This record gives sequence, C-alpha cells and structure tokens, in this order.
Amino acid sequence: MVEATLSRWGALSGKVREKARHFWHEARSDARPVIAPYAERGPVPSWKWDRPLDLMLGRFMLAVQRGKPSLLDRAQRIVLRSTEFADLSDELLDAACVEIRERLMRERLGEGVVDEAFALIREVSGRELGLRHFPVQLMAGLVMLDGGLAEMATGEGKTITALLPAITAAMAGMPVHVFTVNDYLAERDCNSLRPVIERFGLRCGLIVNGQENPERRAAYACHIVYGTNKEMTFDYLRDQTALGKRRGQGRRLVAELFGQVTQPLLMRGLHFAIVDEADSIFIDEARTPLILSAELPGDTDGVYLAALELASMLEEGRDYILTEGTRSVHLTAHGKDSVAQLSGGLPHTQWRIRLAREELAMRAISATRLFLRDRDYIVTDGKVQIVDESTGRVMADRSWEGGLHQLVETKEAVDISGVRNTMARITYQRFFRRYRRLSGMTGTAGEVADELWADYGLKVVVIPRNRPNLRSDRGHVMVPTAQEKWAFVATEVAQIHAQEGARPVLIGTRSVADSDSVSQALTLAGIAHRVLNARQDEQEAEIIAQAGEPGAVIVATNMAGRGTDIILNATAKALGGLHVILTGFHDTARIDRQLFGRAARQGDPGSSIAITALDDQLYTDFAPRAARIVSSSVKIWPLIDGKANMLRRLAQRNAEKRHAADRRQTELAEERLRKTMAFGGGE
Ligand SMILES: Nc1ncnc2c1ncn2[C@@H]1O[C@H](COP(=O)(O)OP(=O)(O)OP(=O)(O)O)[C@@H](O)[C@H]1O
Repeated sequence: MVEATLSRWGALSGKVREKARHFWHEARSDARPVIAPYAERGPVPSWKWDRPLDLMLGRFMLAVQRGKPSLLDRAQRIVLRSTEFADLSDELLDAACVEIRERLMRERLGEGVVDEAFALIREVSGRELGLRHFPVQLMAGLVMLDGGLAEMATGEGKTITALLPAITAAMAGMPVHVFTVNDYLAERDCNSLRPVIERFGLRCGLIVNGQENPERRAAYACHIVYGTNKEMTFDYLRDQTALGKRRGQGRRLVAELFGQVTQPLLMRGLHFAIVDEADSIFIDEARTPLILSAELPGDTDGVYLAALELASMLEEGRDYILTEGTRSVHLTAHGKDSVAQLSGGLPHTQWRIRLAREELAMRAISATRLFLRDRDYIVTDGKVQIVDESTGRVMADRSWEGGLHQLVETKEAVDISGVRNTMARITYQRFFRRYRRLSGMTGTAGEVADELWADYGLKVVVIPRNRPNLRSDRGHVMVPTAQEKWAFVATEVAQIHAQEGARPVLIGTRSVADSDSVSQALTLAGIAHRVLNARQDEQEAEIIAQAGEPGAVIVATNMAGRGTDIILNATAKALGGLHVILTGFHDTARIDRQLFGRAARQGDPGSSIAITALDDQLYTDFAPRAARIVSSSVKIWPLIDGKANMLRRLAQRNAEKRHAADRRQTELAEERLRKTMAFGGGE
C-alpha cells in the first residue's frame, strides 16, 4: 500500500522520496523491540526534516510504524494460529497448504497471508520433523522474509527457521536459493527439510560439487535450491559466460530465436537469497574474487623448477621481505638484481621480461615459504588440494592463480596442471547485490553490522535466545610454545575425564597439521579419540553423530565449526554437556565464537576453554612486537586471561583491519577491471 502511495508522490523531489523510502524501510523492518544497540548503527541519513512537507511525511510514517505490531506480537499471534491448525486432520491440513499457496500467488507477501503461511509451516514442520518453531524463530523468519539479517545465537535452530521465508517466498512464486558454507550442510539441510517443503507441493533441489550441468539445471528448476556460495556463484558465472553479450532479456530472446544460444542456462535468475552463516559468506569469503577459468594445454618446459631453484638461492632480508599475515613477498633492490643475474642463462622467455621474471621469482618464494603443506593444502592422490581454513575443508577443483598452483605442485613433485585462463570473475559483494531480495542469518554478525549494511544493504536484527545460555566459559590459558600447548591440551582432557566424568570433548584446531599434533599428544597420554579434518571428510557424518556421546573426544579443524550440530545423549547432558577446547584463536573472533557455540545449544549445559601458545600464528603474524614483549617480560607461565587476552584482542583487531582493507582492495580492483574491460569492449 505504501509503495503505491510512494509512487503517487511522483511529483515530490527525489530527496523527499528518499526520506520516505528510508522511513518506510524503518517502519517495515519493525526492528525496534529486538535490535541491539550496535545493530542500529547504519549510515546516518544525510537529510534533515526541515521542510513542512517533510515533517508531514515523517509524521505519517511514524504513525504507520506505531500502528504496526512488534515482531514478538506477530510471532505470538502466529503461534496461536498454528495451534488451531494442530486440530486439523492430515487431509484438511493438506487442503490448507494448497489454499495458502493460491492466496500467496494472488496476494503476494501481505502481512496477513504471511502470518497464515508461517503458522501452517510451523504445524507442518511439527508433524514432519517433530520440531515446531519457537516464537523467536518466527521472528527471525519474518526479518528474513523482509530482506533483513537475523542474528540468532549458535544452536538456536537456524536450519528450520530458514524454512519459513523459503517456503513462503517460493509459494509466492519466487525462486529461492538457500546458501550455506559447505556441501555437507547443504545436503543435510536439503534432505532433512524436504518432507516439509514437499508437503506444500514445492520441490527442493541440491547443488553440490561434482554435479554435471543437466543435474544442476534440474536442481535449479526446483522451487527452493540448497547449495554452497561457491557452487552457485560459479554457476552464475557459467551462465554469464554462456550468455556472452546477450545479457538483456530481449537480446537473449532474439538469440534463442535464431539458435545462437547453444547452451541452455543453469539458473532461473537471482530472485530471493537466504544466506546461512552470512558473516562467513559476506565478509570472510569476500576477500578474494571468484574466477572461472579454463585449463590451457601447455608444457611448462621446466620454468617452475627453475623458478624454485632460483628462489632457494635468494636470502630473506637481503633479497626479499616476507609478510606472513598478508601472505606477501617484496623483492628488495638487491633481490631484483639477484633475480636478473641468476636468471641470465635460463632458456625460458619469462626471464627476459623484467616484470615477468620478478613476478615469477616472488611467486616461487611464496610457494616455498608462505604456502605450507597440511596448513594451506594437502597432497592426496597425487594432487595438491587447497584447504579452506575457515571451513577446514578441501576446496575441490580450485587452484591458485598466476602460476602459484603449478609452483606448489612442482615443490611437491606431483603432476603439474595446465595454467588456467580467466573466463569470468566476480566478487561475492557484486554477486549477492544482484539478488532482488537478499536475506541472511548467522550467530555472529554484531561487529560487522556496519559493513553488511554498507556493502549489501542488510540490516542486522538481533533475535533473543529461546532459552538462557548455560555455557560456562573457563577462560584463556597461554603457554610459551606449541609443543607445551599440545601437552597442556592432553592434560586438560585427562583432567576433565578424571574430575567431571566422561563428558564429551571437542578440540578445535586451525589446520590439518595442528590436528595431527593434538592427536599425537592425546595418543601419548593414552586418550582414545577421533580426528576430523580434510583427510577424513568421508567419515564426517559418522564422527559427528557420535561426538555427543559420553567419553567421545574429537579433534577437528573448522570442519566441526559453523553449522555442525552435535547432539548430546541424556547421559552426556547429565554429566555437564560438551566441553570445547579451542587451541588457536582465529583472525576473527567470530570464528572462535562459532567453535565455542558447538557447546550449550538449545539450553543444554556445556563449557569451553581456550589454550593457546605465544608462538601461535595469530600473535606472530598480527602482533609480533607485543608477543616479543610478553615473551621477554613474563616469568611465570602459563598466563591466564589478563595479558593473554590483551594480546589476543590486539592481534585480532589488527587482523580484522587488514582483512577489511583486503576486501576494499578486492572491490576496488574488480571495479577497475570492470571499467577497463568495458573500455576494451569486454564488458
Ligand atoms: N523449534 C525447535 N524445537 C526443538 N528443537 C529445535 C527447534 N529448532 C531447532 N531445534 C534443534 O536445535 C538444534 C540446533 O539447530 P541448528 O543446527 O539448526 O542450529 P543453528 O542455529 O543452525 O546452529 P549454528 O549456529 O551452530 O549453525 C538441532 O538439534 C535442532 O533439532
């Protein structure tokens, strides 16, 4: 109604219309009762209410806002309505599902019909899954359907919450894409929620790595599609490449008419996106653009081997400077001369061009010094496979660009893949902004609320917990070296088992190599355990299914981080629930909170502790000077909280700043590239 009113104000100045939209957005999002102070920080509007017409408009919008029920009121009304559906027989409930779909097609997303749809979905979810949405979940569902970002604490049940906006929007005729961070979660969610989705006469599709195009096309034809950000963004790029210059609707139709489009598109367009673990996808993964490339045939004629040999003759400090935190290498003037001299007699053309040879030398140094086996990649089946630290998983079919991948392959003496040629590229920022309606949910959005608003237009609404959090956080213990840390971790597990019974324990590590080190320390201490990392990913479901049993000790990379639901059995709950041990803080505290969030879900008991070492990557990369001061001044170890936490905060603040700068840089570089390509006729 108000949109229509707005359009009638066509005569108003653009500025006033902007105010009206802003105000209407505020009114519509209805965020006040639940919004946390930090979430309210958005860009300050640049206008003032200084003209009579503006004032009238403001009063009108305030009245609209006051007249609207709060999210909680609405959620409670929905629960009441849903209990009425509980009395219906299965046949009558099915009839109600058909009817609501017709209404949504007719009325679109009006408040009354949306509430009715949510009430029905709650009841169907209760019958099919045994889970009826709590009022807080209904509130989060409303926020997302409205194009907002719901911050729900870890373990509060985001999986079934996403059903509410997904089914409602799909019934209203919008193709819905539900994004999550890995294939395991996409498959788990799609399969477990399918019965509810199908009861509404909708189909649910799944996009995972390794599918061929026809299978993907069939999945995208479904009403609701589950998949990862990487897979779906690459499919979008594939479609863009297939379309070439025929991007507009009209041009495409003409091209199809004349048979010029050889490959049918995979997707049905970008309509409504629901992004789970939104901060991971929108922020952490937005540092590097996604590049679709084709492998070029080509013999490397030994250039990579020569580059590695040359790099081994250069000396750090004299010829090059390394910055671990930013993974960058800079050649000094001396280094540049050395590269020119050492490459003088080499046969490959790359060495004759100054920029090319310096670039190659820097990449060779990176390959040997900055990219480490079992941290950045693993070698399996004779292949170098990149491990994504934030998810702990192998990124199948991905490679580093600019020859780096081939250099690492040469270093590891495996078959060298062909160099890849860029066909299309995009950043997540640009991809997600193309959706008509974008929404998200996560347990950890607080500190990036400003960036989410500025880059994606997403307003963060903090949803309260359904039950109070019972997790006891046992602080931060810091020891001087990694070796001592692993031993300390083993002692902690033994102590827990000795003093608190066979509580299940989850030990989180930052890399495959670290998980191996913890495993060795536990074996030495005689503690039975299982390891979950990129090498054991096929056993993931089974390991996670047993992780909540008494006596279970799981050592895991971030594979057991975000999204992983460890279900406790009754004995484990009675013993005090899951105990989480973090063995290395991440560059962002959000990932740490996700790991701690595996414990004490849904009002269960649980506890957590952080055990770190002064020589941890985070401290040496991002607060080296402070780490040196601590090292020389502290005489009594271990450090508990106090100074240990100060060092952590400083390092994480520096890391966050660096990564935010990287994201800006990526965006700017993409923008520049886009303009250059437009100038060159490529865009
Ligand atoms: N309405 C509900 N009633 C009962 N149990 C529920 C309800 N909603 C969710 N749960 C249970 O809560 C647990 C956590 O759910 P889920 O994994 O979806 O949480 P999450 O918010 O996605 O967690 P994370 O932030 O870690 O990804 C699951 O075991 C789920 O079955």
